[in-house]
Amino acid sequence: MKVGVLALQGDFREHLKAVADCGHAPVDVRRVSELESVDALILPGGESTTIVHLAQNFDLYQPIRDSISKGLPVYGSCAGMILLADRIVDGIKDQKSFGGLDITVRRNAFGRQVDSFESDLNFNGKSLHAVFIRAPWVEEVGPGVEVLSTAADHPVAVRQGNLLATSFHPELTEDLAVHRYFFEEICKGR
Ligand SMILES: NC(=O)CC[C@H](N)C(=O)O
Repeated sequence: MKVGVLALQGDFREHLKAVADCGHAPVDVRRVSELESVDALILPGGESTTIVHLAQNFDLYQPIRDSISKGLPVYGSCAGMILLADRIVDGIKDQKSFGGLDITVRRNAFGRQVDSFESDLNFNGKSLHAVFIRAPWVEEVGPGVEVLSTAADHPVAVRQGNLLATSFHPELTEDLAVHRYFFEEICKGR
């Protein structure tokens, strides 16, 4: 599979490596032609407001929204989760996202940068070491959303149709379970 990683800001290099480590072909996505060439897309961790801003400047904002609604499999980690959420609380005024996931996320829900932490959690029935950096959590989920992990009594990994999102950063650890879940459970057959 050709797997794109939105490469405007954030930790896209780590996701590109995880894609390659899973045996797929990684593609840096900065143009519409690159977006159109991929079978799946990853939105990295970083700063959600900056990523939306840059996506608008690179004329990728509407094309990404259209790809999501046409069923492109998309996985977002941390800022990427915020970018997939239909509703954001504690964001900047009128903060935009690409949307598609019927969830409300709270930005910086676990606290400030200094409150970043690591924790072992259950992801889809298996133990996983998770890194949270100024992470959001999910405050509300719509009826079509499946919760795959929780931390501090809030969903931190969710899935709906072609979309997967985690509050944490599996691209920063060696464990490829979340990437593999995305490729095997969501991308396969689409
Ligand atoms: N590690 C991250 O991706 C942090 C997300 C960042 N706090 C935001 O709101 O966009």
